[in-house]
Amino acid sequence: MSFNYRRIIIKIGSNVITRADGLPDVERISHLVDQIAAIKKQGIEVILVSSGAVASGRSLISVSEKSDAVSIRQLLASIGQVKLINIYSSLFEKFNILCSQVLVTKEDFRDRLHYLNMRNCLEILLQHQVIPVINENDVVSVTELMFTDNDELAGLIAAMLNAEALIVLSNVDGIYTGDPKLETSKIIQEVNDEGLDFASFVSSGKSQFGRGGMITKSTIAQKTAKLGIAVHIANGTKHNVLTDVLANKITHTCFNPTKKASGKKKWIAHSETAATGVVQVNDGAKAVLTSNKASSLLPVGIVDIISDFKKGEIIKIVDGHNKTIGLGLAEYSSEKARELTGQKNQKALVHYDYLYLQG
Ligand SMILES: Nc1ncnc2c1ncn2[C@@H]1O[C@H](COP(=O)(O)OP(=O)(O)O)[C@@H](O)[C@H]1O
Ligand SMILES: N[C@@H](CCC(=O)OP(=O)(O)O)C(=O)O
Repeated sequence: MSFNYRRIIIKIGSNVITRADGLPDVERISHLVDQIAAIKKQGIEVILVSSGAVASGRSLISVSEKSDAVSIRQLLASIGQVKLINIYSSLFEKFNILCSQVLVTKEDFRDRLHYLNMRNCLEILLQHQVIPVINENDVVSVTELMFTDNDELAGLIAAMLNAEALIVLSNVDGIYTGDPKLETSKIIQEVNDEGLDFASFVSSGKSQFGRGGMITKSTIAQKTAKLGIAVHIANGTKHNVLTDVLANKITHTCFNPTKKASGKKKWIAHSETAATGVVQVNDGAKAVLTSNKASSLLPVGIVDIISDFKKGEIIKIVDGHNKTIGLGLAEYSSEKARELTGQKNQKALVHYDYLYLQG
């Protein structure tokens, strides 16, 4: 049975589109573009998140290793992104398809208004049949402003655009039960909401040009599936991988979507770095919040306001061991929350509709 998606995000890792000698693999990009054009022709909206700027920059200029790593990345990405987008643009042109360049930083997802502006931009591109080609703006995003990698960015975009599926293309067939090079390792074909501990069998190793590795892919995939979006991790170096994933004809890892979340909850889910306040809750509140019942965070379950926040800001909810259990939008300020801490029958600090629970 094939998947009937109407809107998908396709994330292409650096390794998929970079040859072993470091040059962009135009033949492979061309084959992926052919498939995307065919998918689009079926009426499916496609948004591309493509890595490869740094790798493609490396093929154009030799850099002195004396410069610091951040500056080198800025230099390579700045030059390489031009080449990368030109390759996409000329390949899509053959199908009379326009593509556009969208470069973003983590900052762009922090503020709700900014977030909505970006969503609006992507929606208008899609309405005009344009394929957005998104990448991190590596030129200005350094250190804490950086995404873990483009898998994180792709997850954010999938949530932002209410996509039905995210297809992550890497250079392996999916997530294996152990080191992919070992014969004893098998591909995990389906992941449901069973809370697998990926860190216990996925090594932190990355491919030659990759940044995050398979651990980030599995974390992002779990989080994205929890928001109601299917995630497919497949081998981008295989012939017809995209059309085969959609036709369910290729062995790969699929994270099945669980419950659907509202647009606001999806934004909150990805707003941890924007959180200002921290609120600690007791075990009773933790049990209620993490149960299957829809519950709001009430002052009676709060034990401490660890850091301050204003009304409308994102706050982190932590348990007695300071482990984050969720994120939410504060209905009132930390000043008022302190006054109400521990009191019964008071207005919820975070309403269920604006509460995202991890785990
Ligand atoms: N259990 C595992 N299953 C699959 N891949 C794994 C596993 N453990 C480590 N990896 C490594 O993760 C790499 C893919 O991640 P990454 O380098 O970030 O790729 P990309 O550039 O496609 O984003 C694979 O090449 C593989 O070597
Ligand atoms: N933004 C960077 C890619 C960073 C990244 O996440 O790479 P990858 O792990 O290959 O998806 C670039 O275009 O080179």
